[in-house]
Amino acid sequence: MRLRAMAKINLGLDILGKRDDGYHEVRMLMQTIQMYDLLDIRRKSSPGITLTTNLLYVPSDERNLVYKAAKLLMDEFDIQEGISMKLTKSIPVAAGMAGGSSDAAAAFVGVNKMFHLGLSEQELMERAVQIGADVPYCIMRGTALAEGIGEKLTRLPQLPKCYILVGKPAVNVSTKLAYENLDLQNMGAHPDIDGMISDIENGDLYTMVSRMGNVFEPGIIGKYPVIQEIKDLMEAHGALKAMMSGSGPTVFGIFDDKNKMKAAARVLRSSHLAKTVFATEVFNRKD
Ligand SMILES: C[C@](O)(CO)[C@H](O)COP(=O)(O)OP(=O)(O)OC[C@H]1O[C@@H](n2ccc(N)nc2=O)[C@H](O)[C@@H]1O
Ligand SMILES: Nc1ncnc2c1ncn2[C@@H]1O[C@H](COP(=O)(O)OP(=O)(O)OP(=O)(O)O)[C@@H](O)[C@H]1O
Repeated sequence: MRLRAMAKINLGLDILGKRDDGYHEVRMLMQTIQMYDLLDIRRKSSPGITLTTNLLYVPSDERNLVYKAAKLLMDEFDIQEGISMKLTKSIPVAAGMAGGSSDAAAAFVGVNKMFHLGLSEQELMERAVQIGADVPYCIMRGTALAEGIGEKLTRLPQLPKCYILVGKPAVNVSTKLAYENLDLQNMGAHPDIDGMISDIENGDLYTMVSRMGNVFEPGIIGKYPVIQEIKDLMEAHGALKAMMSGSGPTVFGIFDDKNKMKAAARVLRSSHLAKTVFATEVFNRKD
């Protein structure tokens, strides 16, 4: 069984406050893009879970979110058979694109199917939050509003056709540290999430981009100015808007024209500001 684990970008990211358990209340607009890891799952004769990955620096033991997700379901349903999984990563790691979360989502969907557990998407999403705040959304996919710690999801209409240029500089950001270092009193401008939702409902991409924002940006860009350089390059080369995704450091640019995006991708590649440059488009549930 082969599954695609799709990457996400945050079109808008606002943080409302900190909860007693240390997690933050968020209001985010989530969008899946056509960039994915591949997860192959096979039954094996001996019990237990084995995992291999194509990247040496990604753990392939019980620390991997894929492993954790598969184990959670297999323990709950007391599955005695074993599985072997092969994870082929293309989504940059520790990049703000929910790579690990999406891999875990694929494991939930795959194990549910393989062993005919009969869990609905909603039932999978309820379990998924134990693995990570973004995992329920990665099961849902498409365009959505995420509230709570990211697990309270409301589906939105799909975005008007647009193209997404991804640029990840050669730095990694820990999500945990990004939240810990957030200065809740000095976050900069809050994005107009409600305005963005109306724009999406009206199919108005141009007004939507004018309201975009990510409250993580000032803090993370202060540490890694290369993020601002990538944003500026994308906007100077035709992006309607370029913004950091999640807790960074990946920058994405939104384009209304594929050729303009491709031209910007060429300039970005030759600038050497980004280690990974990927030209793609949004992914909708119907794709
Ligand atoms: C930054 C985003 O990627 C935006 O989509 C997400 O909010 C992060 O979601 P995630 O990586 O699935 O997060 P988790 O793996 O659950 O948590 C990693 C760490 O981030 C912090 N965290 C995460 C989500 C949240 N709403 N508040 C938090 O404070 C917690 O300190 C936690 O220890
Ligand atoms: N399947 C996985 N893929 C990548 N990293 C994983 C995976 N499982 C566990 N990890 C660990 O999690 C860390 C962060 O990985 P990940 O790529 O999911 O971060 P991220 O892009 O910041 O995700 P998010 O946007 O959800 O915050 C890595 O440094 C790695 O050690």
